[in-house]
Amino acid sequence: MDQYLSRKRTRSPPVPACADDDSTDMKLTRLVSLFPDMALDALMEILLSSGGCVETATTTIQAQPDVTKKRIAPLSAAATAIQTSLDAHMRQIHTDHSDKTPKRPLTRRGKTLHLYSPEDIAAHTPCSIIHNFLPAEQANALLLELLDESKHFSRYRFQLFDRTVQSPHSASIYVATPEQHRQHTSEYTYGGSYRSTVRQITPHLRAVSGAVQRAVNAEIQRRIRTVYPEGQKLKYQSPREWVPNAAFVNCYDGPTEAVGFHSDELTYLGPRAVIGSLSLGVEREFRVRRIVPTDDDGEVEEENPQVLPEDISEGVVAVTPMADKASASDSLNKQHRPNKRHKPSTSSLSARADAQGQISIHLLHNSLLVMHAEMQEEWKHAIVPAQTISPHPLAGRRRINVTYRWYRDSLHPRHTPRCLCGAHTILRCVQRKRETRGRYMWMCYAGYAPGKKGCSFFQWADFDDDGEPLWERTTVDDDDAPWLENFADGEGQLAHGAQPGNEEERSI
Ligand SMILES: O=C(O)CCC(=O)C(=O)O
Ligand SMILES: [Fe+2]
Repeated sequence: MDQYLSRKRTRSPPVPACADDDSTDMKLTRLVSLFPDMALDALMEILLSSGGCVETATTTIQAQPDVTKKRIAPLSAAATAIQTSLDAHMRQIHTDHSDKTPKRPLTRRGKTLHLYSPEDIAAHTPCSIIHNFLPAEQANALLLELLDESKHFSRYRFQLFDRTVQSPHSASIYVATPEQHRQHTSEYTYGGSYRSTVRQITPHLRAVSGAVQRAVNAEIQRRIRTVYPEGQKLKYQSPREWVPNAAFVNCYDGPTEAVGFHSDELTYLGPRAVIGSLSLGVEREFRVRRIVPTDDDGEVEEENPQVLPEDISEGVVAVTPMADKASASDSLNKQHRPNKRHKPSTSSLSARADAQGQISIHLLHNSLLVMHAEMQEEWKHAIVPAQTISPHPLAGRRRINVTYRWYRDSLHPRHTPRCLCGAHTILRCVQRKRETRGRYMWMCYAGYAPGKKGCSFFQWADFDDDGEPLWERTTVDDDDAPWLENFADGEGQLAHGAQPGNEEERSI
């Protein structure tokens, strides 16, 4: 905690003190996370006498020679949406991946538990967080660079039943070289489409990637040591060093821009992917919720990895063409059912969505969130629309997010299966259906591209314990084509400012 406070004091961006319009609950929650041993009513009193300013209240408390050490009063029913340090719970409740199963869930149906301290986040979610990650000047320089870049970003378009919809925020993919740019617009597909908004890595993005790489690898090792059973990496998790070679940069302009609940596409990341996610600008809420298994016949998902506000994405489901006893060798699976999508009632989805409640992590400017290896298979995440935001001095209403990713060479699109339409398939994990939960599959996703119909292609995907695909390596013509390059290596060949243009989104 001391470390958190002192780093925060020295490195925070120049946010005008007391200028935020957070609710009192939120301010109180921040104070509780900073001073977990103080009584709630004492904190409230100090907050009020500090004119509602968290910074002033913090200084006042720190100046007290002997902080009152009363037990925290139980939160009132009206305050169920706030929850801070969980030290008291942690004596009774253990994390998922230990041999000790939680005795009772921390979250409850329909409730959102707000976590602030890195310790609580690591203990109760599949993520870890580092606040004040970069030196303040470097974070600000990256933010300014990406705000400028964001004028080139686009909104993804995809098919939702009979409508073509757009993601409610804009984004671009960043890669290291012109050759990778070519590949990313003509070989890699995302949610059934080629992406046209692919850009060359910028100087600050590249400069920061080394620090991200070191921090993410350290967090992975810490997670393995402290959380995973017997201190071993998870099955299918790569034992190799995590090396970022692609990044998605997202821009959320204003409180209503968002990303609906989703899991990230695993196609090029492989099983048990780890993602380093850097937040800049306006603070927003990142929600996570555990995927609840079902005995339903189909694998029902609020599925589309594209980005939708919650109210829409909750309605997106795919019934995947699951074949109960299919094996990886069923390359054209004879047992699959037609690839159909249907729209379930909103009430059934929200009931399921909230079966275990949600956890909210507040992503402050200059925080690095690591989504660990259990995240994409077992949890869903979202950036929820905000009622209000506190403007950031450099970014105004905008939030920039960079997700650094490690694309595996072995999952380059030249190797991944093609479907009956000739399109690249996507890799997904069965998340809900109890019997096959945790199994991976390749499937056609072309039906999500506007104006295209998908086919019913489905094939189980098998991996070795380190997450490398188990398939017969076929000779391919372009085997000598360059692989994705680590961001931290080399300078690329395209001068910054000479970005390829943004063509219209192309679909397959
Ligand atoms: O903006 C964020 O923090 C999350 C973005 C995200 O989930 C994604 O790009 O897949
Ligand atoms: Fe995501």
